[in-house]
This record gives sequence, C-alpha cells and structure tokens, in this order.
Amino acid sequence: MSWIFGSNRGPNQPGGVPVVPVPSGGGDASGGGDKDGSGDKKWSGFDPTGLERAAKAARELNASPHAKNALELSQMQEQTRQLEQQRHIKEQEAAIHQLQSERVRIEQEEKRKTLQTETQHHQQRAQYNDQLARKRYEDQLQQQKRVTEENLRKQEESVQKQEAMRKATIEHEAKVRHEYDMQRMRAEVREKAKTDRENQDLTLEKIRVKAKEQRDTILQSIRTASTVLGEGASAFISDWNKITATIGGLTLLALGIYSAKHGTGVISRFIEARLGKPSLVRETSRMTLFGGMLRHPIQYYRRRFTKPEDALEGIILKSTLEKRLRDVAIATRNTRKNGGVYRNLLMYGPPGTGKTLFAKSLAKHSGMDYAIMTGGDVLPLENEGVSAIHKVFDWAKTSRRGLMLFIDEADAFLRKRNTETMSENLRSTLNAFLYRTGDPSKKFMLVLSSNQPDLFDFAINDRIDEMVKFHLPDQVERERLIRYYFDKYVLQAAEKRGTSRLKVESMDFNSKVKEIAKKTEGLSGREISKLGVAWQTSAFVTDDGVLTEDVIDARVNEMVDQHRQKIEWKTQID
Ligand SMILES: Nc1ncnc2c1ncn2[C@@H]1O[C@H](COP(=O)(O)OP(=O)(O)OP(=O)(O)O)[C@@H](O)[C@H]1O
Repeated sequence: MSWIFGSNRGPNQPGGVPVVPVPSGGGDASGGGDKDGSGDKKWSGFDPTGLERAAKAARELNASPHAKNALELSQMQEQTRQLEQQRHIKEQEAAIHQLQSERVRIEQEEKRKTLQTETQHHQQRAQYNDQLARKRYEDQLQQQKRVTEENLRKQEESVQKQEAMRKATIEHEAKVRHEYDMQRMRAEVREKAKTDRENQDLTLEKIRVKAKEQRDTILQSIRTASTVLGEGASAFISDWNKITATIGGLTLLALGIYSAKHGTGVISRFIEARLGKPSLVRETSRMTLFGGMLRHPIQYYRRRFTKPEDALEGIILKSTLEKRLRDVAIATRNTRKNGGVYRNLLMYGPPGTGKTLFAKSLAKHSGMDYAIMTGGDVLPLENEGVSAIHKVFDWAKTSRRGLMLFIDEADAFLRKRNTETMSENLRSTLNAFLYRTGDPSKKFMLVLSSNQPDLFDFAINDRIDEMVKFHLPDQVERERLIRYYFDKYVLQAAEKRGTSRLKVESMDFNSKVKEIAKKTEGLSGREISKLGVAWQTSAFVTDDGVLTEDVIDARVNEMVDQHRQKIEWKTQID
C-alpha cells in the first residue's frame, strides 16, 4: 500500500492514483501512547504527519465513490508489473541459457581444435620418426655398401697384385729362357760354322757325288719304264687272251666290291635283327656298330660329339612350362654326367602339343640314347608281350650312354589291372613292365606320354617322379608357332637360291600372324605345323610359285574347318 503513503511516488506519476494531499498539522499523529514525547527516545524523532495524512487520505478514499475502481486499477497495475517482471525474468533466463549453449559450443570447438592439433602433432611425430628410421636404414645401407665396396676394392687390389706378381714372374722366366735359348743357339751356330768351315771340301764333294747318283738313277728309271711299257703294250695288243683275261678280272673286281658292300649291309641287318633293336622299339637314336658307325660314320660322330644348345629349341610352349622343362633337361643331363639315378617322367595333355618332340630333344640334350615305342604296339603281341618287354629292358640296359625309353600312348597297355576287359596276356605284360621298372635305375629313364593319364594303373603312377602337363597353345604361343613354321616351310624355302622358285607376296606379316592366330584358336602345335606345310605346297603348285595372302587365308580356313569337323566327331564319340 505504498501508494497510500506516497513514499515511492511523485505527485505526477503516470498511471498512478493521484495522491490525496495530506493536510499539514492537525490530528494526533502519535496515536496515543507516549503523549509527552519524552518517555521513549525511540519515538523522539518520529514525524506522525505522514500517518495522519495517510489516515486522512484513507478516510477520504473510503468516502470517495471511485475508491473501488482505484483499488482494482491499482491491482491491475500491480499484476501488469508482475507479468512484466516475469517476462523480464524469462528473457534473462533465455539469455542465460543461450549463453550456456554458446559456452558449451565454444568449449566443444576448443576441444576439437585441441584434438586436431594433437592429431597433427602425432602425425608429424610419426612422420618424423619414420623419416628418422628411413634415414637410419639408408645410412646403414650406405655404410654396408661402403664396407662391401671397400672389401671388393681390397680384394681386387689383392688380385691385381697377385696377377702382377704372376705376370712379372712369367715375364722374368720367359726372358731368362729366351736369353738362355739365344746363347745356346749362338753357341750352336758358331760351332756349326766352325765345323762347316773345317769340312767344307768334304761336304762339297759329297754333294757333287749325291747329285750325280740321283741323275743317273732317274735317267735309268725312265729308260727302263719306257722299255717295259712299250714291250708290254705291244705284247698285250697282240695277245687276245690277255685282253680277255684283263676285262674278266676287272669285271670280277667290280662285282666283288659291289657284293661286299651290299653283303655287309645284309649281314649287319641280319645281326641287328637278331641281337639289335627290339621289335617294340619303333625309333631309336642308338647306333650299333654295323647300323651306325660303319654305315653312317659322319652322322655317328656328329651325334656323339655335338649337343644342342637348348633342349627347347624349336619347341614352343608357355614360358612357365618352357622354364620347367628346361630345368628337367638340365637335371637329366647332370644326372647322366654324375652317374645318378634317373627320374621317371610323365607328360600328359592333348595330342600334338609337343610331348614327343620334347622327349627326343631331352634325350639329345642330356647326351642319352633314346628309344620310342608305342603302347598300342604291345596289345597285338598277346602272349609274346612279356618276352618283348623283357627284351626292351635287356636291350636298354646295355646302353653305355643311358637310354631314355619314351612310351607314347602309354595308357594303351599300362592301364588299370582291375578292369574286367583286360586280357590275361596284357595283365602279364603289364606285370613284366612293373617288375622291370620297380627300382630306380641308372641305366634308363622312363618317359611316358599319354592323353588319358587317369587310365594308368596305380603302380605306374607310383613309378612316376615328375608330371608335366602340356596345353594347347594359346594366342601368344600360336603366334610364335605360326612365325616358326612360316619361317621353316616358306621363308627358308624361298631363300634357297637357285633351287627354289617359291616367292611370297608382300603383306603386313605381323598383323597377318595375329589374325591367323586368332582364327586358329583350339588348334594344336601339330595342326599349325601342318598349316606351314600346306602353305609351302600351295606355293609350289602355282604357276609362278608365289604364295599370296589369299592362298594363305584359304589354307587357314580349310585347316580351321577340318579342326571343327574333328572336334564334332570327337564329341559324338564321347
Ligand atoms: N609345342 C610345339 N612346338 C613346336 N612344334 C610343335 C609343338 N607341338 C607340336 N608341334 C609339331 O607337331 C608335331 C607333333 O608333335 P608331338 O609328336 O610332339 O606331339 P605329341 O604331344 O607327342 O602328340 P601325341 O600325343 O599325339 O603323340 C611335331 O613334330 C611338331 O612339328
């Protein structure tokens, strides 16, 4: 009720209730009590006029007809002020809240920045450490390199010193020897000159006598020869019997030479048939005395003393396979050199992929003899199969150079024994084979080739030490094969001067090769080699001997068609 007392407000305060002026003086402001004003010190300075005025105003207010309205107005003003204060408080609270949020955000931001800075520091430290480690490692390497170089330099110096010493020793020896020889020669020459001077008369006389004797002898010989020939010729011409006898003698001599030549061949063939190559062996590099050295001496010696540089010369395979086979070839050659035990080899894969080719080259490269037999040849032998097999191995054992026994289509007779279709004879033959190959050998190496190795008897698999799979050539190998056989059958034939009329039409050969290789997908090495032969033959049959691009394409298309046909037949059979 401050408005009643007017303590807080001036007389013209807006919205306020006009303060009822309090009459100055009059009325008892003390309200009774300490009337004399001297009793209690506390009330001594109290001015009661305000209270009096308030009381008067209250009275007047009560008496006023607007008292109620004024009260309501003042209440409403009070409420409005409170609401305003609440709004103000709310605004302040919102501001505080916003300030808090801002503070949290700033803190987060600070944290993130700190984290980022720390991460950067970590990274920088890690990089620095890494650089240090690298530098340390490089320093170590440099150090090692320096040490190695230093050692090498020292070694080289030492070798050079030794070399220089050796050279100096040799030169000194040579000089001493030369001086000694010169002295000896001078002494000999002096001695001879002295002797010659002393015997000069004697020597001259000796030469004269010797020359005279020689002259007389030659003259005498000429005289005798002409007399004998003249007499002989006249006697021969005048005597028909002698002429007939001479002609007969010459004829008999020619006959003798002819029969001796052919007789040796017949005899050697006979001996060979009895003692030489077994019938199961189709081809061999092994030369017997009669069959080899005497009949083809040059070939015999060339084969004995020259070896191909590379076991894979003329054999085109995938580079990985080539590497593996080269290792096999080197190992085999070293085995032969060191008298070691041979490792048996199985080569399997589609026909015409170079298995036989490699086996022959392997044998040549290793310096061994080779013998080729075919599994299919064993089947018709029936009950003679066992002895034929024994004969092959007996013969193989006698080879001084070691023998590589290559069995093509080996699955034809080395197949599983438990199949019902296998005849008793074949089973015995297989057993004989197993018996002869049971132990590792220093005499022969077994090389089996098969298109169906899964048919082998397990005991055969057990005897195999190395298995190599041959594949059909892919694009790269086909290109190489095409180049190789084009060169072999066409270009080399065209280069033969004088004897050849074969010419090749000019074309972009590289792109042609690529194109042919693409077309011949699926063809084997054998089929591609046949393509080479077909190109050559086609060129020979033309009038001008020119191999044109069209002819090349035509042969390729034919070969591809034939291949397709073969595959169709094969699929039907399968
Ligand atoms: N990889 C090759 N590189 C060069 N020529 C090849 C290759 N493969 C095959 N030939 C050619 O094909 C001919 C036959 O090859 P080879 O007799 O080695 O085949 P194979 O794999 O033994 O076949 P099969 O299983 O039918 O006996 C070779 O004489 C050669 O001209």
